[in-house]
Amino acid sequence: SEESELYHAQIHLYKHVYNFVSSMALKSAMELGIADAIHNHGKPITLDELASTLKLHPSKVNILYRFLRLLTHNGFFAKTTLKNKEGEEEIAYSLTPSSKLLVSGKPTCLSSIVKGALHPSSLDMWSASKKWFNEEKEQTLYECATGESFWDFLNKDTESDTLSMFQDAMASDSRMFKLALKENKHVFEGLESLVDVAGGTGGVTKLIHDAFPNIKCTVFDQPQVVGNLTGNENLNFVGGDMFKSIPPADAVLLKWVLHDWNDEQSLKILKNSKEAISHKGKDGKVIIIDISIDETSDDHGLTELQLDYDLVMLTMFLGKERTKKEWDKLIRDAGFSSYKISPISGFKSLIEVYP
Ligand SMILES: Oc1ccc2c(c1)OC[C@]1(O)c3cc4c(cc3O[C@H]21)OCO4
Repeated sequence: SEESELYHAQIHLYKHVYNFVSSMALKSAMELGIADAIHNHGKPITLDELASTLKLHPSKVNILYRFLRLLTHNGFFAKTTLKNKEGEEEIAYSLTPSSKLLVSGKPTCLSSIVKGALHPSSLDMWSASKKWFNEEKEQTLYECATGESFWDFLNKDTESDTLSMFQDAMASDSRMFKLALKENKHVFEGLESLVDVAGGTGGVTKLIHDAFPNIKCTVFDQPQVVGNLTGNENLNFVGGDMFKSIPPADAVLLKWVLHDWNDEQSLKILKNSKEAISHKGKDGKVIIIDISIDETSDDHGLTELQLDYDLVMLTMFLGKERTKKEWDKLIRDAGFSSYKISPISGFKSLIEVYP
């Protein structure tokens, strides 16, 4: 009926208005260390036990319950019932696969990307969106809101040290790459050298180096990022500008890099990458790990995440997430002859590009 369509539309609209509440509740759970408290408890934990482990004031117990109710509804915690000493039933909470990603100290811990991505620097800029849409200047929403690029903001050596927060976030995502590496050994077999472009503090490179100790790995990033990092005989850090030139290697790795940059900048990076592997003739390759939007996918949630990332890249970097067609055009425009796209660990793809 017309009324039910109206009410469903209202629920759909309000749900999206208040999506931020779910994000903020998740951020609070990460900040409070709820996942660690449950993990360290070793078994389902009651509300009172959790509140005292978190050292919350007694007046906050019911607030904690309300947060847990929403987070449980959203699949971050699971509710079970325990019999207490008096034989009464008590509700207890346990972890789910999603909240296990918030347990600190594990290689799968993604808390730092939750912290980084929900940092005010990513949120406050949205208050300038109307101004951004109505100005002629081509700049990111972030620049429109703050007057400086997000990269300049990250590289400012302030006490809040957002650069290390950003790098911790990238490193946490890279640790998940360890699983993907197992499934994609063939991509790295036979390589004698590899340069990890915009490799930051070397999270990924170290994983590749551990799995393939004979590959001479280079972490290439801005001087202020790699400046004081030291490697070993087969893992070294080189500072430079990927828009100028990339150190030569059999393979160039671009993990979560090209989506930060527009087509013109990405083309430049790919052309410099092609130059870096040119000594290897047909045996060289560029390995891109990034989102490839599959518009035919019926996984609504996955596509929504990919489109969310597209707007995050647009508003913060004037970057973009690319569809298969867009990857095809970019790779061909950069002068490569062929490529192969395969899905890798969750929402990204691995694109092997050949000269
Ligand atoms: O190439 C990438 C890959 C992921 C991310 C990037 C850029 O920036 C946006 C983001 O949401 C983000 C923003 C951040 C952050 C981490 C972080 O992770 C997310 O730490 C501070 O601000």
